[in-house]
Amino acid sequence: MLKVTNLTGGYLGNPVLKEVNFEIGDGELVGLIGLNGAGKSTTIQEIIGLLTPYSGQIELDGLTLQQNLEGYRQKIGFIPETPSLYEELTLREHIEVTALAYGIPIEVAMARAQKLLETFRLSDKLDWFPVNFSKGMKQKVMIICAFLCEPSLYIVDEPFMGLDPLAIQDLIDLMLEMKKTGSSILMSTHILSTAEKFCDKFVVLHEGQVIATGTVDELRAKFGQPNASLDEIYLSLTKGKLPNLTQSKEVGPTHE
Ligand SMILES: Nc1ncnc2c1ncn2[C@@H]1O[C@H](COP(=O)(O)OP(=O)(O)OP(=O)(O)O)[C@@H](O)[C@H]1O
Repeated sequence: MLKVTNLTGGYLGNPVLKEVNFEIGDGELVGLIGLNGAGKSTTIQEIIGLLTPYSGQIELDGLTLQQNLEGYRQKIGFIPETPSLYEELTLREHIEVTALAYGIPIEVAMARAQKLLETFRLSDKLDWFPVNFSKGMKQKVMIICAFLCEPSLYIVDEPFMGLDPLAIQDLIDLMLEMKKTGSSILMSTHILSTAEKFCDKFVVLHEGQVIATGTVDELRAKFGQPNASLDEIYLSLTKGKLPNLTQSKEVGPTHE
């Protein structure tokens, strides 16, 4: 379980996030949504430890990064929006390096990777270097490396941007499979029509604050739009039509 408590944080001299609170239970898939600049990437960077909170706490399965840096990091599989691979390493070597970093025996990692390589149609490209991969293929390598670690928490930043429709469906299926094994998933996305179909709940960020959390039904109730799609609720948000946006420190109905 991921527990973010009173997180204030961001960049030097720019505390973007203000008193952010939310939780992701075991087996829960949560969509992190908000306008450009709302603070989604900043939140992710705080959780993965690239930024240090000004104040507040981030706890994963009872561990904090300060208490146990390696243990905490090994619990997270991060798939960034922009794939970043080692230019001098082949796909096979990426799998091996990931296994080393996560303390997984190489043969176990290769066995787990087989199914993922088939799913993402990269089985015959184990000896390829990143320079030969398309952007989507690079993203698939990041996905394979994250999933073969079977972490406690998956963080997926804008997963649908560079992937073809087949790969999007494969990624969704994988996330749903991992959910069943008790993993938590935090997914940042603007593709709400897709997210609405399979996220258990949403955390809505606005100007660095959580203005609501809950299921789509709970968001509809909070924003007084009983028949709206998530897209429509979000559009109202962009046009400033929703009530008490900036004053609201209250976190909406949660779904524990
Ligand atoms: N490296 C940085 N240094 C200082 N401020 C930054 C930095 N990166 C982002 N910001 C600021 O932090 C705020 C939140 O940005 P963030 O990237 O977290 O938003 P986001 O919700 O991920 O947006 P998007 O949907 O556009 O990706 C913005 O005001 C942005 O200008």
